[in-house]
Amino acid sequence: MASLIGVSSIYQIPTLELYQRPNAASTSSVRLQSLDSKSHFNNLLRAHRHSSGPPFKTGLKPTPTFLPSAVATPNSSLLSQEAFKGLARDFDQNDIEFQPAGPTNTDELDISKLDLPSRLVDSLQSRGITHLFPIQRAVFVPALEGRDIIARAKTGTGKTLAFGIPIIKGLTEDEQEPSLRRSGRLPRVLVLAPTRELAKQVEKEIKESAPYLNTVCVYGGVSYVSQQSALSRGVDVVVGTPGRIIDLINGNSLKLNEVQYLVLDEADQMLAVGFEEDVEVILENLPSQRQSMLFSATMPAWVKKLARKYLNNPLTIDLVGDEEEKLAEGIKLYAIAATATSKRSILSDLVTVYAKGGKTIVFTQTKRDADEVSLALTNSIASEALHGDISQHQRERTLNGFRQGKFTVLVATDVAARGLDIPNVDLIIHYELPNDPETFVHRSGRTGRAGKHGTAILLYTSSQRRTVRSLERDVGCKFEFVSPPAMEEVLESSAQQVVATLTGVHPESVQFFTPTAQKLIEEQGTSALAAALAQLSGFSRPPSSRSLITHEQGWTTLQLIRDSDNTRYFSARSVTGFLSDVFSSAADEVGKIHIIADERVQGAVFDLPEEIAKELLNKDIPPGNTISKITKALHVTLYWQLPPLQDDGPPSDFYGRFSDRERSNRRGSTSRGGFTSRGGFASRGGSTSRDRRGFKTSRGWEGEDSDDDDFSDRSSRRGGRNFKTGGNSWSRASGKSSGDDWLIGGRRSSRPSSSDRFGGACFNCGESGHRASDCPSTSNRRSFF
Ligand SMILES: Nc1ncnc2c1ncn2[C@@H]1O[C@H](COP(=O)(O)OP(=O)(O)OP(=O)(O)O)[C@@H](O)[C@H]1O
Repeated sequence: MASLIGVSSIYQIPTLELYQRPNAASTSSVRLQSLDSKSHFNNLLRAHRHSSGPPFKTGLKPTPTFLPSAVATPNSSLLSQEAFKGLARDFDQNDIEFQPAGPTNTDELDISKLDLPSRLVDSLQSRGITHLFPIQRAVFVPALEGRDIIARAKTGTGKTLAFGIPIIKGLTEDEQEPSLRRSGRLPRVLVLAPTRELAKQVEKEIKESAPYLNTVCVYGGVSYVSQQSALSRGVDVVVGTPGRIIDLINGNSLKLNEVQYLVLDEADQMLAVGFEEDVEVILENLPSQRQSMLFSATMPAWVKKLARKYLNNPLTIDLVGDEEEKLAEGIKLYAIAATATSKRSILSDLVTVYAKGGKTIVFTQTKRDADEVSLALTNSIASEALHGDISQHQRERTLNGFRQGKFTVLVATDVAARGLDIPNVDLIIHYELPNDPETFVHRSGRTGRAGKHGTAILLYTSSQRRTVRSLERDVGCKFEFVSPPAMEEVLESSAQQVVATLTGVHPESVQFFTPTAQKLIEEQGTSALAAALAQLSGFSRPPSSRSLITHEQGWTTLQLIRDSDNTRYFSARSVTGFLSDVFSSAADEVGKIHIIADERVQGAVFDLPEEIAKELLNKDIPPGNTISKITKALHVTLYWQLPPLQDDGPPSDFYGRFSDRERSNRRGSTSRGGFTSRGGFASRGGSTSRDRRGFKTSRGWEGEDSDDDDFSDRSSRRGGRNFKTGGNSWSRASGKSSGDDWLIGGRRSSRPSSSDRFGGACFNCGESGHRASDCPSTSNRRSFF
């Protein structure tokens, strides 16, 4: 009988009291709190074995209610809890729940006390890994017992070593056997990963933990030769993406008949990127005597089917369970309203203020947007794009450069960044809304890894406000809704970052500059140093002002208040009438106008070009009116709240639109030729690898894949295709939206024509309706950052 294990408190699993279920025949308990270290591992094992009849349950919670009480919405991650629960029922599992009991006894998680091979302990310790993380602790004993396992845990919590440590322990002990050290030996471990980056990462983690084992990583997009020769030399662990593994099997370079351990990492992503048939073909051809472990964030029907068909009475370990919050602790979430145009201008400010010089990953929906955002950012912050149209070699260089801090902002599509373990990413920016809650969790999970802190910012347009609320419900998280950083905050953060860089200046260099510095200070005092800091920060000229309504540069937001004894109706026309009377140029140039929501106040906020605003503020105005400049949204006046912003972008919100069924249907149209039946390697023949590539013919701007089978930006392609649809539909809607702006102030000179396909604004010239790559005025390029 299998069991369901849940943990409600990640990073706090230290000392466990394991009780048999209250309804079990025996109520004896095994207390692990004060075990002496030597016998610790054996006791853990014994405790688990003794439980093999009725499973354990901890005693702290009366009865675990594993089913979420909340109602799941389609595509909700809550569905996955149901699925996990359902799966447990399918396997006739009973509940086990681990709860922290009493103070942390870190000894019990100490890897030096777990009877692990000393070589493994040494290499783990040299990497700073001294104690098991909760998922590793939960998987450890059942894995050593040879149980098949289905597991999920939050992002960045150490799932790789959860299967890695027990498998390496098994392999290391077997190593005494001479036949297992011979050259040309066949792999005993197969790890399947959905993307090549994840495969490489898993391989790295295993290699660094057990450098004495031969680990080979195989994935598409690179030559077969080096992978084939590594396999022919003899190998213990093969980590790879399904497509390339099948190709290598077909080419007789990879033989799986001695595989003892199978790991399916991110199984749900196999489905998302279209590998389900390949995975099944591989599983069909593995020896039936093996141990299988499946890690998956969600349990779509296909993963459940896999588990039923290919796993043997698996133990389900769920460290997410009915915990509402699906994100790792330590990730602070902000949501910022922006328009498609203003996103572009606030992006570098967000990086400056929230990453504070650390690493940032910006997520876009399409490859093309990743390129354009990265290009635009590069004017102010070193940045590179990562997506499926970039060659494998360049991707590796990009990732290494990012890891090493050669540049600090990576702009990536979803699949590109899935599962990436880059230490110390400080900030995640969801430049566009994710398509589903899982994507949000995975994107955000690139920060706050291994117990560290991080920040994730979601940019949304006013039409996406409800989606943001749905996201909160689905993920079980809470955003803090904030305004984009005010210019003062940007300057302050820039100054701090510049000050931090000063510590890197070599003392000998400092000596050369000291006499001049002394002279400057004598002549100008601290303003000399301030000038130097401003220059270093890139603010040798004062930053241009920015609208608090649209966040566009070059605009100033003003507030007009009319005395409350004036009984005339106050409207946008009142503002333009007032401006015509005082300063006609202002009336001609006025941008957005919003009436203050508070009925007790007669007034409005509105945008004017910076210079015109300055002039207006110097004019005499009729009595009974007050005009002032607003410098900070929401904090400026007690009664004014920034009204909802009019969206000037495409309704590119595909959140929750794609059920698994839809996903596979969509994929159906581009499914791989020759793979309709599980059947086998033989049916694919030698040319299948070419066939596999053959289906990817389109290289359209929507983000269609190139030869990128394993890395597979298929979801990005999906996003791209729909983005285009969104663009089309927005083109129609935008006539209205832009028309309104145009009517109010005439600021938007170019109303998008009905033939416009792209709804956002160009990164080059700032005009809406075309992309930077289609910009008619590339020679006239201007920087927005
Ligand atoms: N016990 C440990 N102590 C310290 N660091 C650890 C431990 N286990 C894993 N790590 C480190 O934590 C980081 C995250 O681990 P890993 O990539 O396996 O997480 P994950 O759960 O697979 O994440 P994701 O779901 O995002 O793929 C890695 O850098 C890994 O080396």
